[in-house]
Parts: sequence; C-alpha cells; structure tokens
Amino acid sequence: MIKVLLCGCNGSMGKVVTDLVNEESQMNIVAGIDKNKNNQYNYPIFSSFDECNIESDVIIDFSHHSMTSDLIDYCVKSKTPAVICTTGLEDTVIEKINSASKEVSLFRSGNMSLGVNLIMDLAKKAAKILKDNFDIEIIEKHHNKKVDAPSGTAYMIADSINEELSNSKDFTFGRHGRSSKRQKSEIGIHAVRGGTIVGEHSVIYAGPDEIIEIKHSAMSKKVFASGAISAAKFLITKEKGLYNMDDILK
Ligand SMILES: NC(=O)C1=CN([C@@H]2O[C@H](COP(=O)(O)OP(=O)(O)OC[C@H]3O[C@@H](n4cnc5c(N)ncnc54)[C@H](OP(=O)(O)O)[C@@H]3O)[C@@H](O)[C@H]2O)C=CC1
Ligand SMILES: O=C(O)C1=N[C@H](C(=O)O)C[C@H](O)C1
Repeated sequence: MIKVLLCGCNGSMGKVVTDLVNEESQMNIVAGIDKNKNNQYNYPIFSSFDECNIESDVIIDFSHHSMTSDLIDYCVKSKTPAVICTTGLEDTVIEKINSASKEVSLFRSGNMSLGVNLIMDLAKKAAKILKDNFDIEIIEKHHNKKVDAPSGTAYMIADSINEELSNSKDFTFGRHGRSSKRQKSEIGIHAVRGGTIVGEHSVIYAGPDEIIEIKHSAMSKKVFASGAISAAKFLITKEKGLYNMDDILK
C-alpha cells in the first residue's frame, strides 16, 4: 500500500485527490497538511510539517506557494519524495527545489494533464516553423478563486516556446496603456478570471493574413488529480532527481 501525505487537503484540488485516492486499491492517504484543520476525512490533518508525525511514502502537493519552502525542507529531512503541483512559486523556491532534488526525488509540473503536456510540444514545433513572421500571444482562463496569475501552465508554455527560440523573447503581461504597441520580441501573456472555469490555455500565432490557435480546455479538476496520482506512483520507483510530465509520457 502506497502511503500518501496530501498537502492542501482541504482545498478544491485536495478534495478531488482524496476522492480519487479512495478509489485506488494500492494507495491510501495517511495524513493531510492544511492551515484549515476542519476535518471531513478519515485521516488526520496537521497545520504544519513540524506537527506531522506520520510517515508516508510520497507527498502530493496542491496547496499554496507560501508553503512550498517548508515542504522542501520536510522532503529533504524525511527523505520523502514529493509531487509538487502548486503554482505561483518564487524563483528562489524553484531553485530550492532544483537543489533539493540532488538529495530526494521530486516531481514538479504546473499542469498534470496529459493534454497540456502534448500542446506544449505542438506549441514549440509551431513556434520553430513560424519563426519571426508570427506574433505569439498566450491567453489563459481560470475560475475566480485562483490565487496566482498568470497560471503556472502559461509560464510553462511561454518558457518552452522561448527555449525553442533560443531565449530571444521577452514576456509582456496583460498589455495596456496609451503607448503599448506590440514589439516583435514579445510573447504576450494574458490572464482571465471568472466563475468556475476549470482551466483553459490558448496559444495564438498571428501572422500576415492567417492565424493559428492551439488550445487546451480542462473539463474537470479530475484530470489534474489523476495525473498527480500517476506521478506519485511513478516517483516512488525513481532515484533522487527532478522529474516532470515528460518523464512519464516518453
Ligand atoms: N499542477 C496542476 O496541474 C494544478 C495545480 N494547481 C495548483 O494547486 C494549488 C492549489 O489549488 P486549489 O486546490 O484550487 O486551491 P485552494 O485554495 O482551493 O486550496 C489550497 C488549500 O491550501 C490551504 N493553504 C493555503 N495556504 C496555506 C499554508 N500556508 N499552509 C497550509 N495550507 C495552506 C488553503 O487553505 P485556505 O482555503 O484556508 O486558504 C486550502 O485549503 C494552486 O497553486 C493551483 O494553482 C491546481 C490545479 C492543477
Ligand atoms: O489553479 C488552478 O485551478 C489551476 N492551476 C494550474 C496553473 O496555474 O496552471 C493548472 C490548471 O490550469 C488549474
């Protein structure tokens, strides 16, 4: 039985992960971490890693960026692998994850769905073929409870396109103003928030007299929870290191 510690267990994603793990025969949540200790589950909830005295085989984290640094300290100290799905991480925390992965196995992805990881490949390929003749804009749409903007996925897509173009692009976030004419080197990134939109990402390539659009829509939060559960099963078989969805999909 794989013992899971679920970080952010009382959040929207925490609830979906709990329901899906309950359907698994070889996996079980042994404890949760959440600042809100209101308990609707059959496992104990701790408000911090310091309080947590229950051993686990793997951590699944859908919580808040302010928690990630403590999560990494706990992973290193307890040698527990973690699937980090939380977005909005500061650069210093990303660096901390990268160096901690020399001591423990960590998996990080801003989007745990199969589809987004496929469109990242398509987006890179399109950018390479279309080169400088096409302006690239990314539009992401999410529910009105989302804390961070732009989304982790929008950053992932923009970074992978930029890498493909030898890091020649700058990111412009939510363009506005009287003198805000688009520059050739820009990738525009725009965040829309409203209602219960689960998560939509479009990459638009606007060229002379034609437009190409690559789009992914998540229809429920289950795709992310199920991706995180698959990543947890994958991670516990791996040596220390940093992994992402590419490692599962290849
Ligand atoms: N990689 C992926 O595929 C996906 C990533 N995400 C990311 O996962 C994260 C969680 O998303 P979601 O479930 O929608 O968010 P929620 O806000 O619904 O859930 C987060 C939970 O963490 C709790 N929390 C907040 N701050 C702390 C803290 N400092 N210590 C302990 N617990 C804390 C919240 O408590 P309270 O409500 O009291 O603040 C809440 O219960 C986000 O970063 C989101 O972007 C989401 C979906 C997919
Ligand atoms: O907060 C969310 O809901 C989501 N967050 C992730 C992100 O920031 O990209 C992934 C998904 O789109 C849902």
